Formats: sequence, structure tokens, C-alpha cells
Amino acid sequence: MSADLLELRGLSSGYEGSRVLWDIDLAVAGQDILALIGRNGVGKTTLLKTIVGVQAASGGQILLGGQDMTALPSHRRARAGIGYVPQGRHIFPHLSVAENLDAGLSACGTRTRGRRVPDYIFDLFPKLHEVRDRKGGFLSGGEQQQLAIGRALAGAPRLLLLDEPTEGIQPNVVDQIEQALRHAARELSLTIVVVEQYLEFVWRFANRFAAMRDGRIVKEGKTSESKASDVAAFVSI
Ligand SMILES: Nc1ncnc2c1ncn2[C@@H]1O[C@H](COP(=O)(O)OP(=O)(O)OP(=O)(O)O)[C@@H](O)[C@H]1O
Repeated sequence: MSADLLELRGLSSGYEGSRVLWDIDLAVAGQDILALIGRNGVGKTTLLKTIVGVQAASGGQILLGGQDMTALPSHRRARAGIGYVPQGRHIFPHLSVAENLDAGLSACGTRTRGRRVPDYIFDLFPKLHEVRDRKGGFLSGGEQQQLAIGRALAGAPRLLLLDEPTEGIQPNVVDQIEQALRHAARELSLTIVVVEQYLEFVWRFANRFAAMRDGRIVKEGKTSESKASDVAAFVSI
């Protein structure tokens, strides 16, 4: 069993006047794929944003490989190896695919050291190579998702945070994305935390799950030791 890559200790966070996360303790071992599940509004996105530093923690600690990230700004966390694919993808619509990927390198400071977008991004997502000169805004939803993942992987993160990667994507493209992520996880020794409502995908892709309710983690386990139907109550209304 590898040591924990990500550790959250008593993590709290929220927005002006409303606390959303309450004393979250979570340990994610190196190369684990952990799915965060839960109904709309329980705080899954807020948890990812707090880990990545887009949202400030109001208490507790975030450790990556034992190093305290809690007080670091998000660009320093990106340099330390945290990659993030936000919900809704947030690609730059007026920039080309190649420029979007370049932005992923800049975000983690590697562009300044003269690196180019690594070839493995195009090996993982051959479609991105085909459309490398096309503006991001002209891509299909599935292509945009591949681009958002490629952009996050361009900086060779250790930890990849994915927010609902299958949302609004047709099943055959979900399969392609799943295969590419699996391949990337293996080749790049990635640890992944994925927010996902689509339990079939979770049970194929993740080896662990953590279910959230009202800003707290209320159930955790291995996907191999439980059934998707056991946790369906945490995602359906
Ligand atoms: N920018 C914001 N300002 C104020 N409140 C917010 C903000 N973003 C989210 N919230 C609130 O925080 C709570 C948790 O939202 P969050 O998006 O983290 O939930 P979620 O589990 O990811 O839901 P979903 O599955 O719908 O994305 C909700 O009550 C939401 O209304």
C-alpha cells in the first residue's frame, strides 16, 4: 500500500456567511482513484476548489505528499503537482487547442523553463492533435472535456482533481475519456479524486469512494467491497 499522497485534516470551508464543509478528514493513497459522490449541493465542488486553492479553507489542513498546502495560493499548489479539471471545463474559447494546452503548462510554471506540451497528451487524446489549430469554442462537449483534461495533464501533476467529467457527454466519448484517464493514471502514476454522479462510471473507474452529505463525509469504502446500489441513496433524491 502506498503512502497517502493527499491528506485532509479537519478541513472546513465555505462562502461569505455560510459554512459548507465541516471538519473533513480524508486520506488518499498514492495512485488511488477516489470518487466523491453525493447529491447536488452537498459540497463536492467546494471540496475540490478548497484543495486546489480557488476557495480558501476556514480551518484544518491540506497536505500533499506531507507538504502543507493550506496557505499556498493556487498557482503554487499547481506547481506542487495539483491538476484541476473544473466542472463545465472552463477552456478558453478564443484560444486554439494548442494554445489552451500551452496555458496548462504556464499555469504550473513549466512554460517559463522552455518546455513544450508533452507528446503524451496527443497520444492520450489523438483527437486533440487533429483539431490542434481549432478554437476551443468550436469543439464539441466531448472534445472540450478531453482538452480540459489534456490541459491539466500538460503540467504532469501528481494529483488530478476532476469535477464531473462525464456530465453532458455521450456514452461513446465517456468510454474514450475513461480509457485515456486510466492510461494516464498508469503511465503518469497519477492519484485521482473525481466528483461523479454517474455510479456505473465510478464503479468501473475508481477503487475507492467517499460519500458526502451536508458538507461531511458520511461513508467511505472500496468499490470492490460494495455495490453501487449500496450508495445510490447518497446520490439520488
Ligand atoms: N460561489 C458561491 N457562493 C456562495 N455559495 C455557494 C457558492 N458556490 C456554491 N455555493 C453553495 O455551497 C453549497 C455547496 O455547493 P457545491 O457546488 O460545493 O455542491 P456540489 O455537491 O458540488 O453540488 P453539484 O453536484 O450541484 O455541483 C451549496 O449550498 C451552494 O449553493
